[in-house]
Amino acid sequence: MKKEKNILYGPEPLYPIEESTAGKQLYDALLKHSHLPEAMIDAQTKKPFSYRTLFETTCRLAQSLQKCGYKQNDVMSVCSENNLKFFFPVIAALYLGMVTAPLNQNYTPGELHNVLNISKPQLIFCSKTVLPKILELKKKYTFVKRIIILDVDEDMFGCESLSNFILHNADKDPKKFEPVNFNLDEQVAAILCSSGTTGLPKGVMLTHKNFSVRFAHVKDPNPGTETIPGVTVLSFMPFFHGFGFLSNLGYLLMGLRIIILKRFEPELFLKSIQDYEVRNIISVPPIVLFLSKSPLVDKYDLSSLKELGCGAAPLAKEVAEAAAKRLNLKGIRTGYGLTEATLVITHTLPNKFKSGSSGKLVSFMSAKVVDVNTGKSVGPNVVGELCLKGDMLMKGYAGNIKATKEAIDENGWLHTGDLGYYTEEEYFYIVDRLKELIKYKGFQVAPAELEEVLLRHPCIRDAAVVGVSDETVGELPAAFVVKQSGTQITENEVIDYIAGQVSYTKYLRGGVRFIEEIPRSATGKIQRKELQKLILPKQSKL
Ligand SMILES: Nc1ncnc2c1ncn2[C@@H]1O[C@H](COS(=O)(=O)NC(=O)c2csc(-c3nc4ccc(O)cc4s3)n2)[C@@H](O)[C@H]1O
Repeated sequence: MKKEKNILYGPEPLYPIEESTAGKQLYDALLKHSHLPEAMIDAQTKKPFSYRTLFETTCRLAQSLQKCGYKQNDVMSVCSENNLKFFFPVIAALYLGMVTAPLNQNYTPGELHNVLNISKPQLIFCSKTVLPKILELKKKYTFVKRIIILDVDEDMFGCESLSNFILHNADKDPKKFEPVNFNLDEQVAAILCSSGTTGLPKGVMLTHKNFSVRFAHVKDPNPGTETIPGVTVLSFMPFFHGFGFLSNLGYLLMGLRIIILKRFEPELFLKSIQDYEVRNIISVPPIVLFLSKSPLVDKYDLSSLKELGCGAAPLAKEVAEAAAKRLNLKGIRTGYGLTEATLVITHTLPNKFKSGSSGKLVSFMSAKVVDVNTGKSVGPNVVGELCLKGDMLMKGYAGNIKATKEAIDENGWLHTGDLGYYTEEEYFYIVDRLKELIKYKGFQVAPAELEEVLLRHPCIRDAAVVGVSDETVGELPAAFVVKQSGTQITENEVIDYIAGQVSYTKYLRGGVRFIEEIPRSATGKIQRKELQKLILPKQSKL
């Protein structure tokens, strides 16, 4: 293939992109793994289910959905906390070419209004916990015709339980079911919420082709994680988000034993690693920070952990190094991903750690960095906007052609809105989100850079930096600081500390505010808009 200047290409793949649907690939994998006794175990209830149960139940659920008239392109939603049954309807839908639009169970009615009007599901699978909220929604959104409850045996409030829906509709023999065939490139598999860090979340349409590329990565130890069936991983990222959604489908494809947590609970997290001898975890920066600093870690034997991945937000290199040292790991496998490009796009290769880097490009993808002013591609070690191209790019934003065209240009390049650079060796470094840069007198100040410096201070447990608008200079960098327990540090000490570490344009002229917790999204992203609401105008400190 002719290689263009300043364009980077992923490595030769170890496995090709399968030309079968994601549903067919999962069907074959679950059948192949059906001898494995444990597919998923709920860490709280200790309840497991086997690959045979998963295979047979998803086939019978697909038969039931067909019997009730559901077909290709019909949209269904799953709204639940992380739940053993979450992926049953997801996999059945993939068999049939139905579209899954997972819903964040914590969304407020206003947030649900936005996402429901994007995907318009006619069927919602929900947990008992969120059933009251979904029943309310059904009254308002008349396109929702049926609710099925995932995790109860008996029907409730006129809604069938999953087990009864299958009992009343499925064929007795699951082996009579065969996944439907359809065009991979065209068929939407899922509509996932974008990061929403700038504006309302949008509905990212990912196709069976996108999933198939990810599945090719999963089989390869370099971009993937574990490839040996039966190996134990821990899964606590939210299943409704691309990160948790696709990571778990990849785990199931490989026949792994998946220990699930409803949410991150420090003691249960650590106890589960110890008791189930977890080998691999993919996490986010707040969890790596916890592992690097919390005294709780010393109470548990975490020696089974051989790999810790981290992504979805910037990870300070000192935090990564401290966590790796404490866990006796050679390094943290950092990755950079975005929902608009299915999952992880650059990834640290096993045992090839580059401090501060998010690793190298995955197969089947191309990347370039463009000058934010001219749009022209730049060479190594020059910061610009990261652009991506290839088979992992979303089909588009559901119902939003304008936003799609703004994101993906006429040459098929996705403009990520992320600032970064790559080295001669093609290692990528993510600087920050373009739209989150603080502009002080026209100088760009990356919040992630100051946050990294703040996290190096022994009295600081967590930190976030935002811009405070100022009519004369544009914006002033301001810090929110969570003190390390049992330590004292004053606002002026923080300001002086930063002033001793960075150039003058990056000084904390917007001041320092001490806070109990940094607000973060489900994937560990700092909710900067929430912090900005807390800022009352202060006199400039310098
Ligand atoms: N490594 C990183 N460093 C700094 N910023 C990072 C980042 N990854 C995502 N981001 C930010 O999140 C934005 C995207 O947000 S998003 O749409 O919610 N999607 C995500 O954040 C997202 C979707 S999948 C995914 C990852 N999957 C992984 C699997 C294994 C592993 O080791 C690492 C990762 S990261 N991240 C990006 O545009 C960028 O701004």
